[in-house]
Amino acid sequence: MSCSSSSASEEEDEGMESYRKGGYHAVRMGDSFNAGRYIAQRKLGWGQFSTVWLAYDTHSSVYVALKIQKSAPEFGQSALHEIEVLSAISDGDPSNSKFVVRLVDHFKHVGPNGQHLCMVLEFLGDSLLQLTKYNRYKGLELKKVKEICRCILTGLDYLHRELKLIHTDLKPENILLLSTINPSKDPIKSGMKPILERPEGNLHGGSTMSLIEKKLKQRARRAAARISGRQPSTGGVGSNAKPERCLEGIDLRCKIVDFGSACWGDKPLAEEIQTRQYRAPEVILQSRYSFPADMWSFACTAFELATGEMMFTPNVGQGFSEDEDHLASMMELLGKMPKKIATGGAKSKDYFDKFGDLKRIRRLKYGSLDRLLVDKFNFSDSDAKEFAEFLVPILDFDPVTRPTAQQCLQHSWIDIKNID
Ligand SMILES: Nc1ncnc2c1ncn2[C@@H]1O[C@H](COP(=O)(O)OP(=O)(O)OP(=O)(O)O)[C@@H](O)[C@H]1O
Repeated sequence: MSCSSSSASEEEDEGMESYRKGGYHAVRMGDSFNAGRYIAQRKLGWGQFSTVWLAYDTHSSVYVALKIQKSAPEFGQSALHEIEVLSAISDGDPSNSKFVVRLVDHFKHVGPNGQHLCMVLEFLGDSLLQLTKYNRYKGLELKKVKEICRCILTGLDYLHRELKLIHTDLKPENILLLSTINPSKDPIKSGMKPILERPEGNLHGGSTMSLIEKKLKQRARRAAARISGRQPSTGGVGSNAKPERCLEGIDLRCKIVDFGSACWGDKPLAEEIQTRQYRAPEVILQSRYSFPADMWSFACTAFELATGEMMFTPNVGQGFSEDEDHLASMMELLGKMPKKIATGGAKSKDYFDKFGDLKRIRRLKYGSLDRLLVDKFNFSDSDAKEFAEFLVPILDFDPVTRPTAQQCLQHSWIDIKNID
């Protein structure tokens, strides 16, 4: 929901200090939930609100993702909202064909830290952020980007047009592949036998590594990585010397996840939405936002998939804020913001003068998206032109004229007929 969820394969962990009353529920491999129906297998990831576990559903004999929310009332409230949204999503898509995660079940679990709302979701694979890392931040082939974009747009079209739902936090981390990149991480492909009861032995022994032990091990690994001068499992832009990785054979179908901050189109939940780098101009300026805000985040995500780098990475500078740097970068790439838009938000006066010029960043270096793709990312002229023709309209400063997901799906760049 926020900008800080993580998969279990990444280095940081969720922190011991949140395993307390009102916080996370401590889970051990083999623990059972919902009257014995679900058996925890291993941790998949965590966020500010929850930990997520691979679990075996003994009723249907399939693996599922079990999301266990922290127990304090505010987290309970937020889980209830997420369950309401996820139920609407599943009810409206009986054939499970809309590229949005599916809620299988939900229930309450009482543990030493309180009562936790739990969501059972279909088990999905790695996120698009992990895919980009796996590809060493090189940017995916455009054919693959198109395939992924079609899934995301189908999901967004369903959410926006049929359910009237705004996701509000679309980004590569919140889009999961249907399968894992590494087949040995997939419980079915790897032939993993489900654990049906808690293994013998105490908390600190055997295969059930305690959280403390795990934390110490991770610290040691990180220290060793610092000494050898590189972080494990992150490619980074500076890792170009590494050999290409083959993405052939990886199933690129994906689904939109994390509906903790989603809201109905007519009932915005919060003034400030979206993770910074994917935030739309109308959100920064506090004009009214709606479905087009997700489209902005979609365009930023598509760019990142194709280039391996985020489109906007604003920073605070001398004499200007992160918001102002963000608005300046948008204009340098996309042209001057129309005065009506620049001056039309509740926060416009903080950043723009009455002529629609930024007050504190005066000299902008205008460029264009297709030039950037050619000059910085070595796109061919024709690839850059076609990709920019697809993306630039979605990055319209005016949300009203931004194309919808349905319109994007009809664009020739994404049309399946034009893909070799
Ligand atoms: N259906 C799923 N299948 C597999 N892994 C999942 C699934 N849902 C979530 N995860 C993993 O769990 C992590 C945390 O999930 P999620 O972002 O929904 O939790 P959260 O507590 O709402 O996080 P946030 O801090 O972003 O609000 C994800 O980054 C992902 O790695």
